[in-house]
Amino acid sequence: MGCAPSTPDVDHDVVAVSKRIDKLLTQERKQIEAERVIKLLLLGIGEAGKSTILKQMKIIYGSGFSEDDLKIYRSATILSVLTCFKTLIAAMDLLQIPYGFTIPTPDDIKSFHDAVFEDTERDHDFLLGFDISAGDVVQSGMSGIMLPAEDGEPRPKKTNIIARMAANDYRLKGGRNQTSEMAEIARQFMDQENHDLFGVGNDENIPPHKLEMMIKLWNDSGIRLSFLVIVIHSLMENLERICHVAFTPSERDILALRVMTTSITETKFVVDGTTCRVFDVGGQRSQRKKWAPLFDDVDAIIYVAAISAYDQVCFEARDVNRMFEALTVFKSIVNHKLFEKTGIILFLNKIDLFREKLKTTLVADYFPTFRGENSFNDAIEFFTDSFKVLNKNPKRNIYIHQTWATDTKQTKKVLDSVYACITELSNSHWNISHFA
Ligand SMILES: Nc1nc2c(ncn2[C@@H]2O[C@H](COP(=O)(O)OP(=O)(O)OP(=O)(O)O)[C@@H](O)[C@H]2O)c(=O)[nH]1
Ligand SMILES: [Mg+2]
Repeated sequence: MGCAPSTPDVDHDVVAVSKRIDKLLTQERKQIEAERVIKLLLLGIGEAGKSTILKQMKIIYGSGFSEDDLKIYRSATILSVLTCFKTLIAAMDLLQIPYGFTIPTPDDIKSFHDAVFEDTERDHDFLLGFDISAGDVVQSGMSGIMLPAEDGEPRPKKTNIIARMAANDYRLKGGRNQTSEMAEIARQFMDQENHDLFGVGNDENIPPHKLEMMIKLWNDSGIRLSFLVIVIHSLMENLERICHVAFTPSERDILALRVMTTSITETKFVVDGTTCRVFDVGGQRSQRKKWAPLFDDVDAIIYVAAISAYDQVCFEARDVNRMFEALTVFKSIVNHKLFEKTGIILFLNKIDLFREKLKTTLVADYFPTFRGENSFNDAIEFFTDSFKVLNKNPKRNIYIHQTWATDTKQTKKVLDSVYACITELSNSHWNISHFA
């Protein structure tokens, strides 16, 4: 009798071992899948909307804002309101609007007109009365409100009767040396602000006497007019709510808040079992020097460009058009050798502002090669093509989306499709490298 094992037993063992190996492999594969990490960079020039997109990711895929986040955003919102006031007070002198100035009655306009003007064709719309063209304004870094550039002070247009009346009144009242109660309050406010180095702490409120000054200033008719000329900003309209002791910023407040990014942040989200490491960087020129160390092993880049900025200059370089700067930076990113296999997604952001701006500002005034109608479709096509032609790699597909980053519903739709696209891209890449 031999002692060789019987054939059926051998088969049984082999099958069992094989099953165990299969199970282990499946477990290992699942574990690797669970640990899959996508590295995503948010790039773009200053004020493009990168941090706003990151905030939306926190709202949509994360657990929203922590108690600590809310405290910091609260102080930053209050600081923005204070900056708005400083800007408004400065604008009163730049625009030559005296404190207490109200839109004059038709009779007043007529008598001023008869005394000053010889011809009859005059512009009576106060808001059109200043030479604040988009070319000579910059956006204030802290508050997102419009400030005149140093070399392009807005002056009342000679043809605008109400703006001229304001300037006349301003001079009669003493110009920068006005002595009215409101002018005095404005001076005190500026003095205090200039001496306050540290802003409002996380658990602090604006001192009551300062709040009283701000409310008085905000109720001044002259200040309101200068607000109408320079500012389209919801912060000031919410002044009393924001300065209330119990104020906690809402998601909307936080999305509208402008805080320039000066350090690189990394935030992790798990979307459909895949961990996404999202890096947000500062986009202004001095901040871009910090980008390079992030460039290794990047799965995807979301390049954010504020398409509404076609008539604006860079905050840090007032002789450079923002859109031109966005295109230049995009060109160096899309053709960078480290990003040959990186998925590039382009967000043409601030589409809401773009739509509004097209109603009053001609694209051709800033981009003479634009030959279309000044319509949304023609303009968006022109800028989409302007970005696309910068890509020198014919095999690369650039995924382009029109975005409104302050709107959560719209952004969720876009981000869901972006995540699906990034996962697909990295799947093909990942399958090749891990299971080939
Ligand atoms: N109306 C409107 N405002 C937007 C949109 N996207 C961003 N903003 C506003 O634009 C301002 C600048 O946005 P940020 O997200 O801080 O810009 P950023 O690209 O991070 O800027 P840096 O940190 O300087 O590089 C903020 O006040 C945002 O609320 C948009 O689609 N529409
Ligand atoms: Mg930022």
